[in-house]
Parts: sequence; structure tokens; C-alpha cells
Amino acid sequence: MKIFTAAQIREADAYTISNEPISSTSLMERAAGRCAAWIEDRYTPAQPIYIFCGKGNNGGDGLVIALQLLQQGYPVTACLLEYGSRASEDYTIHFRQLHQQYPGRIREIADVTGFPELPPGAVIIDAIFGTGLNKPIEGWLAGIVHKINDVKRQHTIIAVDMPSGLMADGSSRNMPVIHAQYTLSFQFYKLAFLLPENAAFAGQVHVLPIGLHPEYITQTPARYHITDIDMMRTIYQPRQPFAHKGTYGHALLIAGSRGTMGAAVLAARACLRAGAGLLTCHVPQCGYEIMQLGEPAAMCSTDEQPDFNTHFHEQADARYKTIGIGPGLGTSAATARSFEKLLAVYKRPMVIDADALNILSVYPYLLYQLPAGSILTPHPKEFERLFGSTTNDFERLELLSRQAVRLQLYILLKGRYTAIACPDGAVYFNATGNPGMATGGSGDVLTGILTGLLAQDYSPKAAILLGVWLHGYAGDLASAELSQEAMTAGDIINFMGKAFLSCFPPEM
Ligand SMILES: NC(=O)C1=CN([C@@H]2O[C@H](COP(=O)(O)OP(=O)(O)OC[C@H]3O[C@@H](n4cnc5c(N)ncnc54)[C@H](OP(=O)(O)O)[C@@H]3O)[C@@H](O)[C@H]2O)[C@H](O)CC1
Ligand SMILES: [K+]
Repeated sequence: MKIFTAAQIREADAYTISNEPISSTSLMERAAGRCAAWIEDRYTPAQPIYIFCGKGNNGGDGLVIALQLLQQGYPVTACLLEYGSRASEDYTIHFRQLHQQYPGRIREIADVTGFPELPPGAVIIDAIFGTGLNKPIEGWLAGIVHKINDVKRQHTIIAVDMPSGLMADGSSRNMPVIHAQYTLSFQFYKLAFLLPENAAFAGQVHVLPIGLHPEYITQTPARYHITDIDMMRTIYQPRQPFAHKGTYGHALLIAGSRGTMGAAVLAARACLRAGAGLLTCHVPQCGYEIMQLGEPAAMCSTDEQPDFNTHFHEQADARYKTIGIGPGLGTSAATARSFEKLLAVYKRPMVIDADALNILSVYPYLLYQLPAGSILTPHPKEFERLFGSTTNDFERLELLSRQAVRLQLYILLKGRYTAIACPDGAVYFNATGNPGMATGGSGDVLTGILTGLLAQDYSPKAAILLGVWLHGYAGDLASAELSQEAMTAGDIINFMGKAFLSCFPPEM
């Protein structure tokens, strides 16, 4: 699904109005009607509802929601914020209707002392600002935002299109923003919802289709996307009936050192569960029995060194479809030397994680020797060590994308919505996963999955989109059965089978 900027959303709006065609008033009624229906599905008409409206079209949506809920018998109070700006045309049209039909339900608020006493159980609808916000909320309006946030534990707050105060495409650091439990976003996600610095604001996002013109949506290029199951179904390749283990590639995993062999075992198991035909693990001598017992289906090659890997470059030949390197590897100088030699001889896209990334941040010239199309999988700290720090998440996203283009690599930045930056400048946010996956070993599992998919001849882009999706999906299945607290990285591997079956049912 494409993620459009606020300016593109305005264009989509205008395109729909002239090409469907539909009046802008009717489009607002359609959009706000979806919000009203969403609220009616979840709350009974016994529920007092307070709708805070600004004077633009977001406020107009609030007025339409008020009208529709009042018609359904909900006790609605429309709190209209009077801050001097000129009201939009569609706001004015719906204000007149509300004023004619339900004059007693309107309350004008002109300063913070006008903030109403909220009865227990009241639901707050935030329709103050949406995509038209172009500066921080200030003065007494900011006071209203704080008043609403002060009662967020006692009252459910539902934001219309966006939490007010949040910029759609830029940082809102240190600005007053509504803390919503739910955001009912029209037709698309906004980029701002997906970045960690805004974690407190949008709550659970529900994207409500409002019938914006499909032609505009298909024809307009977007830089940012969010992954979905339909995309995965175009990527996934079912296994062929005459397949043998050679069909699905031989992967080499270079991982482990004394004390961190668990990382190597997790990555190996995940690689095989992702479907690799064959797997060889290169481990230090201390890891031989651990790996053979930990994953009997993997073959094992042992290093000259007892405690860490120093001679893996001698292993890396054309037999291997791909290489995954990094989990539990260690960062000794001898390991780094072997990594450099490996890059001189092995030219296919590989997966680079954990200590292999840390080696790259100590010897950054090696970044230029990575095979084009390789996949880097940093978490935010590793990313910062590799590419430097930024002042906010939007800048970091820019930096991420710039580096992927410059180095012609796929770089994924791990997070609630893992961001996958591609060499052509596109960025995909992954939609699956949960906080239960913020646990040791989860990244090693991802490295294994990506290596396993590359071994099967998925292109790097296909492997990364599908791999990150499946990793999160398996994590979601694990947390549903075991809880976010009790699930471990090994459980993500255990649920890979169910993730495949449920995303790609065999009869499809
Ligand atoms: N997506 C769609 O197709 C539809 C969206 N709808 C809704 O429309 C809003 C966007 O409406 P818009 O009127 O463009 O913007 P807002 O309501 O967010 O803001 C209104 C004006 O407020 C001014 N502004 C901006 N920032 C501030 C601020 N910090 N303090 C005070 N005032 C501010 C600004 O006007 P200026 O003249 O002052 O520049 C804004 O223009 C969208 O979010 C949806 O809710 C439609 O209902 C249907 C289709
Ligand atoms: K809003």
C-alpha cells in the first residue's frame, strides 16, 4: 500500500472531486460517515461523545460525525474551537446544518477555561487539525490539547484522520500533539504514524477507505509503502512438484563464537525453516557439537580457531547460493581480516548482521566492497554506529534511504515498523510484528530467514520483503498463543510453519 504525502493526499482529494465526480461536501460526508459508522460499531448510544472541532476540513469532518451520531441518538456535544481563523467552506455548510438541527448540542470554546467538564465514560473525538496542519499548535489551543491529553487515562480519545498537532511528513518533536488511542486515517497511512518518535500519538491506526479515485492511486508514484498480505502473495513462490534439495539452494552461515553459539543455532534453524535446501554453518571449534546437536539438519564446517571464526573466507566458494554472516560472530581483528578476504572472493548478495555490521562500522571502507544487492540488517544502535546520528526520525529515514542508494544495498532498520530501504530509493515499512519480538535472538532469527530465502533464488528485494513479513507474522502467531512476555526468539522459528500456511494456504 502506498503512503502519500499530505500534498499528494490533497491532490487525490481534488482528483476524486473532479473525476468521480463528487462534490467536496459529499466527499467529506462519505469520509466522516465512515468514522461515524466505526464509532457506532463500537459504542452504544448511551455513551456521551465530545467532538472537538477546528475550523478547517478536519473540523468539518467532526461536524458531520456529530450530525450522524446525533441522528442515531448518541448524546453528542460538539465543542467548536473559536480561534479566529476563517472556517473552510465545507465546515461552514455542516455548521449551518448542525446549528439548524441541534443548536443545543453546540458549545463554542474561545479559551482554555471553556474546556468542558467531561462525564465519566465520555469518548473524545479529536477533529481539530488533520493533514492541513502547517505549524505547531500554540497558545490556548495548545492548552486544549494538553487538557485532552491530561484525561487520556479516563477517556478514550479517537483522532479523525490524524492526531491533531502531528505533522504528516515531518518531525513534530517537542510540539503539542493529541495522544489518541485510535486514529481513523482516511484511505492511507501517514508516514508520521510509522516512526518511533511518534509512538505515543496515533495509537491503534485503522485505515478507512473513503473511495479516493483508484486512477490517482495507481498512477501516482510514492516513495514510501507499507507491506500487506496482497504484496506477499505476489512475491511468494510455491515449491515445485519435482523439486529436490538442490533446487532450493545451499546457504553458508558464518556465525558464533565462544559464549554466543546460541545466536548461530537460532540463525541456522530459522534458515532451514525458511526453506533453504541445504545449509552449512561455519563455526569455531568450540561450536562444533553445539551446532551438530542444535540443528542436526545443518552441516558444519569448523574454523582453525577454537573460540572464534578467522578462516571462513577459505570456505566461501561458488557452491553457496548466498552467505549469512554476523550472529554471535565477534569482532576480533582476525575475524575482520577474514571478512575482508571473503568480500574479495564472494560476489553474490549476502545478509550482513550483528557483529559483521559492527566490523563494517570499524572498517567503513568495507561497505564499498559488499556485493551489490546485499542486505544489511541494523537495529537503531548499529545503524548509528554505521552511518552516524540524526536529530529526528525523519532525518534518520532520509539518511537510511540515501545510504541504500549510494551503496546499492538493501538496508533494513529494525523497529515496530521495520523500514526497508532499497537501492532505487523506495522505502517499505513492514506491518507485522509486536513488542514481544524485542527479545534476544530475534535478529538472529531474521538473518536466518533472509539467508534461507536468498538461497532459494528469491531476489534480494523479494527475500527482504517476504522475510521481514514472515518473521513478524510468526512473531504475531507466537505472541497470540504464548503472550508477548513469554515468547522467545526460538518461538518465532517454531511458528514459521504456521506463518507460511496461514499467509499462503496450500490450495491457493
Ligand atoms: N483525505 C481526503 O481526501 C479528505 C480529507 N478530509 C479532511 O480534511 C482534512 C484536511 O483539511 P484542511 O482544511 O486542509 O486542514 P486542517 O483541517 O487540518 O487545518 C485547517 C487549517 O488550519 C490552519 N492551520 C494549520 N496549522 C495550524 C495551527 N497550528 N494553528 C492554527 N491554524 C492552523 C491552516 O490554515 P492557514 O490558513 O492558517 O494556513 C489549515 O489549512 C483531512 O485531515 C481530513 O480530515 C475531507 O473531509 C474529505 C476528504
Ligand atoms: K484530528
